Amino acid sequence: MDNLTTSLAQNLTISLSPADLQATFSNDNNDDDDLGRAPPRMGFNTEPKLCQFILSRRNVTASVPLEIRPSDCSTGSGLFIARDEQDGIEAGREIYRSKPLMLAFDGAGDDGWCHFCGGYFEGYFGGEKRGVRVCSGCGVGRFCSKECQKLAWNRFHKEECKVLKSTPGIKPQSLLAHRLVWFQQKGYITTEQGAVIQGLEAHFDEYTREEGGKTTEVYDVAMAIRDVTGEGREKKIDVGLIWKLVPQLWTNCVRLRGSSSRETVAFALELVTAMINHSCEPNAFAFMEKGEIRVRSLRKIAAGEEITICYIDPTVDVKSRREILMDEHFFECNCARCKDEIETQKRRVAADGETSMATVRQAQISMLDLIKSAAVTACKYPGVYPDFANLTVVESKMNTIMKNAFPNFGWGDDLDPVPMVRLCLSVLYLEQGKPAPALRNGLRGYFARRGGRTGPNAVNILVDIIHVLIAASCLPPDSPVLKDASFPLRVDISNVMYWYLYKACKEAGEVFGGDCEYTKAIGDLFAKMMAGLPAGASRPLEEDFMEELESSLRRVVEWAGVWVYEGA
Ligand SMILES: C[S@@+](CC[C@H](N)C(=O)[O-])C[C@H]1O[C@@H](n2cnc3c(N)ncnc32)[C@H](O)[C@@H]1O
Repeated sequence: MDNLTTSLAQNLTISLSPADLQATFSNDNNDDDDLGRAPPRMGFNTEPKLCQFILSRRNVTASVPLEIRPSDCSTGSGLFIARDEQDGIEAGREIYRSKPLMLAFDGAGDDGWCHFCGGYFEGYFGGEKRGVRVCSGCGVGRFCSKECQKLAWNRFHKEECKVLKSTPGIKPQSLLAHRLVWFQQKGYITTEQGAVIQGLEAHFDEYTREEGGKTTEVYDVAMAIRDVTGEGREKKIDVGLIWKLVPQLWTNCVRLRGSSSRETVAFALELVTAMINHSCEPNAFAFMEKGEIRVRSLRKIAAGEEITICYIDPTVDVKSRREILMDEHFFECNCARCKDEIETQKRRVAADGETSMATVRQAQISMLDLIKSAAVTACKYPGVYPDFANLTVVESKMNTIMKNAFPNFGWGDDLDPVPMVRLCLSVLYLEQGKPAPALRNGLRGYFARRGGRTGPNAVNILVDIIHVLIAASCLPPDSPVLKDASFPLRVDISNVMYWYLYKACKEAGEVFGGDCEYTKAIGDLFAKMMAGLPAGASRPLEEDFMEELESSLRRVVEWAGVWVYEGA
């Protein structure tokens, strides 16, 4: 039996404080008999049998042979396209898909997901909503059918329900730690799976370096797991073991987004994805569809090349990304994108003469705070704003911050976090029913993005712009917006809208795959809009349409004050 199984089976009762537990796991402690002492970590690449197990067909459906080898960018192992796979993999292809061992949803985020099967039960674009069954015990568990609710109850929700009731804001990653212990007790974790989990990077020293902060958090979760797991049983579980398990789960859970969302919606423990290292300029991304993790390529990945994904929100500025990675993942990112973005900031600072990197940083933080509070207001009062002038105030405050940071030169829409802030403003303005500022901010943010012109974020942003364009092109003739003589002509807005819808269909197919529900929904929307076109009207890709499109786009982006425009 592997260590995990043995230790869990022992069901020991122990009671230690964070300091005691730290001493238990301290590297200076050479007492081999010490309970649950963390063994030195060996990279998976030194364990061919475990690598074979992780990549076995039972766990993963891969379209190209994969290998686990020493990583090019981190100290441990990484996932690679096999060296002998001549052609590597093309951009926009599925590398693999896999069912996670466990999946927990972020209650604070988008909750349109079934907590058992991981299916999305709200139709895209306001489509049909399937019946939602909310657990009457905890009020948190949500299921798409009676069957899913029953299966979840038997598998984990009976125990989880109590935890959710007693700890309402519990982190999904911590919930997974609870679940892993129940799964182990119920015999759902195989010996091989246990062995892999044992070998995962834990960042144990970093999580438990000193008392307080993260150490206390790990301790509290470990004790809570021990307490509820022991309920009704004679002996409680080895808290020393859980003490190590919690940081392992936190380090190795993959954050999942659905195809249509930019936020993390779920956390999963999945053994193949736990092998993938991070890059701010990744060559792949992971998302969830019908309870499966799908990992797809963002560009061509050559044979023998390491697969990387971005662990965090790639749209935030370079300093924020590096801080988050250090704080949450304990490593310093040194990727080419980070270096390039720091250089761009330095060049602007040098050109301005009066500004410093510290001033830019402070301005970036202020802008992010500003948009965060605007977005929170919007969420708190969906559809009903206490003060409709709020967003105009946000915009003008943002302009002041930008002007103060660079007194001699403009900040430039391309410098982070402006593109992201403008896109966020666009969504908020649209929710307020203000299509003109929504369109202006949306287009300025869309064209200013330096990175992220392909991939999942690009499709989502395009869909946001399409929503704004649809709203603007459907304004009633007596709308005050149309009385403003500078507002673009309806025909120009509609040309741009049809073009972006066409682009969104094409890109969603390439990025998420044709069998993805979101791609199908965008395709349906496009078909519906095309069906509404009068007979004989020109359509995207037809010669007449393409001729008109360039001038329509130019007029629309000029009206929006777009800073960098390089064509459709
Ligand atoms: C999900 S694991 C990835 C697999 C891991 N390298 C291993 O050997 O098990 C995440 C951990 O890998 C390391 N890592 C991932 N990307 C990295 C990078 N770009 N630079 C340095 N370390 C990285 C960090 O220690 C991180 O917490």
